[in-house]
Amino acid sequence: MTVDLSLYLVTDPELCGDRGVVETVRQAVEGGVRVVQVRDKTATEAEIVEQLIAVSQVIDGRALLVVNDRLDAAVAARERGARVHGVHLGQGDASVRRAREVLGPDALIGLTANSAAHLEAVLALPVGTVDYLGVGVIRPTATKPDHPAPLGVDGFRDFVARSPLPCVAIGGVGLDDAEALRDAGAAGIAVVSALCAAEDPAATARAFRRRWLAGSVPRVLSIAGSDPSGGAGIQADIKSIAANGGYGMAVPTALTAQNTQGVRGVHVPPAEFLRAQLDAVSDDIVIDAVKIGMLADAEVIRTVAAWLDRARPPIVVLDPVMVATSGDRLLEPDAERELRDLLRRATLVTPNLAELAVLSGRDVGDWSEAIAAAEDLSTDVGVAVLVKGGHLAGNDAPDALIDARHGRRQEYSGTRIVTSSTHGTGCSLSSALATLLARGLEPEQAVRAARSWLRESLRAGEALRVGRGHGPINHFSGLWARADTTSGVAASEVAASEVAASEVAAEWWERIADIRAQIDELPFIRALADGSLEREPFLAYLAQDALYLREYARVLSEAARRAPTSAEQAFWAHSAHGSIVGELELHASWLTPQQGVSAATFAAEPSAATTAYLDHLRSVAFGGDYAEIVAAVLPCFWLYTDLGRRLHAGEFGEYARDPQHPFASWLATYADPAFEEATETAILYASGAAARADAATRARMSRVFEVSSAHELAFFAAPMEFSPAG
Ligand SMILES: Nc1ncnc2c1ncn2[C@@H]1O[C@H](COP(=O)(O)OP(=O)(O)O)[C@@H](O)[C@H]1O
Ligand SMILES: Cc1ncc(COP(=O)(O)O)c(N)n1
Ligand SMILES: [Mg+2]
Repeated sequence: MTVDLSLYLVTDPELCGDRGVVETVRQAVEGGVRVVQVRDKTATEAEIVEQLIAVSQVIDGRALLVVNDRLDAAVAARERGARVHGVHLGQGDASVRRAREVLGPDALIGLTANSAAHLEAVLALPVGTVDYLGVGVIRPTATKPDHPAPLGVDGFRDFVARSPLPCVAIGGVGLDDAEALRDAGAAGIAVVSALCAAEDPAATARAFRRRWLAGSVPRVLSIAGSDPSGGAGIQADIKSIAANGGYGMAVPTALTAQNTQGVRGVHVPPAEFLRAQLDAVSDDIVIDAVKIGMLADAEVIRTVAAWLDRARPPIVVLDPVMVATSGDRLLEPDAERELRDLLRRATLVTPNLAELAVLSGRDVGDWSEAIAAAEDLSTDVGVAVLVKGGHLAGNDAPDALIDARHGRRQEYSGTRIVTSSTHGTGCSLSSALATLLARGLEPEQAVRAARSWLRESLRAGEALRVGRGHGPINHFSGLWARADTTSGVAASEVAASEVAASEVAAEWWERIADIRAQIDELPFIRALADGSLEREPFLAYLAQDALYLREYARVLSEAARRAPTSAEQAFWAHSAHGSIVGELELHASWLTPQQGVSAATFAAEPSAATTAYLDHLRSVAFGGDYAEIVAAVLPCFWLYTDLGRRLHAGEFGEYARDPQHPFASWLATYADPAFEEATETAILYASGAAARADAATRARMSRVFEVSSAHELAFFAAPMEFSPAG
């Protein structure tokens, strides 16, 4: 088995504080730590043994466990059933030869080394005695008071170049060192204080993984059925993984004879051969994430479960496929119980409504019942659940991410896309998620990014003209559209782009999390929602909005003028038109004497906030390129849609959705599906431009996006800070 040393946690009881070592390990492993070293220089042997047993339980096979120094404790803990994989020894500690003898050939044995003399000693050992070297310290650190002179990244690189064994960088390693150390040849980074003292070790571990993987391609394995028509199963998975920036691999569990109209037959190869395929991959390749789809029968499930326990992939997205879109069964009914047992080995489970009903044993008639059933399932099994609303009746296709362990629930709303090309949507979504999670995205971000990509692919499915039934989605529509015609951007250039558009969008949205939170708290928004907003500040706000929209339209026209493709040109020109219509609409229905608009409001000059915002947009339009302009205009789309949707969903109180609300008709415009659609397209074009851009342009885009968002905040804040005499 190849050992994944990429992210290595060394525990420190003091730094873990009240949370304790065991809980810290649990969270860090959830975030993607691959090796845990229990290190406690002062505990007694009996205490260490107890700690190893407890830590082994929370790791539950998802990471490797080694102990610092205490070979005897490792042996004693093993005797009591703990899964202790090995030891990490210092130069002065008990001999590594003895450790190998005692723990056996499969144990993981590490040795601290940082000098030429240490390297000599390693070279003198029989091959197979030591598996890796812990090399450091990299920077001065307080967690090892007697540490040698720091190597720095350069010293580390020199050491790696001469080392016959994989080297894990240790000692004072922070988030900002991850990429440099990887480039210097590290097999992994060992982290002590940055994880032990972290407020949220899972999120911090994901951040480390994100940095570690930056610029590299995650290796993602699909274990699923084959669909020869290419729309579902492993074929869809490989395309989805590639479209989302991963290297795809596939082990088929079953062959189906299927097309867009239905499944004609299923052939399940011997389980023994399934095992051989799985082992062939994991014996050679470090796997960053696994997606599991069709499992056919109970024996397949048992074989995959046993392999998961051996290979311990850090991320497992399980799509509990039972019935195809066409209605054909893809799992023997008697295997449903076994499938339920497999769930607890997953990071994320993605049932559709019917599958959720079977797995939770509850009726799932409508969306609220689906959410309740998903809460149940997540509590029961202890994993995150993404419940998918693709099969709901009506105009919406929502999904919800529920993690009962953390009390998290995130709903994603979206209008249903009218298309018959829905074959393989579930397969595609789950493998996109596995890939994005492997890139280190937070689960909420990964779902947002995967959905945005899926919706784009759904829209473009029918144009592929594949089959006469439920056709496939177009996994690469975004990529191909951006490689399009007049832009002169070659497809190969696009393919070489280091970031996925969906990831850029998720990152930008995260970047302004603070601004969004502040907007939500503004007295203006609160008063608008609960109906207590006075007419005068509201109308003063609309007067500013009208002034803004007129100029905003000009900036959108500039985006249209510079657009690289005709589709983009048409979109921005259409948006400019929409902006002018919006302005005229405000004058026709709100900014009228009948509405009680005062002379002062009517004749309003741009306020300081409006002027500042417009100056910013105009300066980007004047001096920036297409990419920057579209990043600058985006917050106005995105923040309004988001706010409108949440107001409409009752997140700010029920009154905001009441038709009796004094500003109901105005509130309705922002929850308008057409506006939501436009926002999705704007996000797509802006993030697409970012994905094609070089790193410097991308950084400028991200900056102007943030600045525009800050201006949005000031624009919303202005009416309550300064109400003009009326
Ligand atoms: N017509 C549609 N428009 C928009 N999103 C859809 C549509 N159909 C399915 N989806 C989305 O596709 C994903 C797969 O959902 P679903 O169809 O419920 O699962 P499955 O394919 O496993 O049966 C979900 O994110 C769902 O919201
Ligand atoms: C081999 C195979 N696996 C899975 C599905 C489910 O497809 P969907 O993603 O539409 O639920 C399928 N039709 N065929
Ligand atoms: Mg499905």
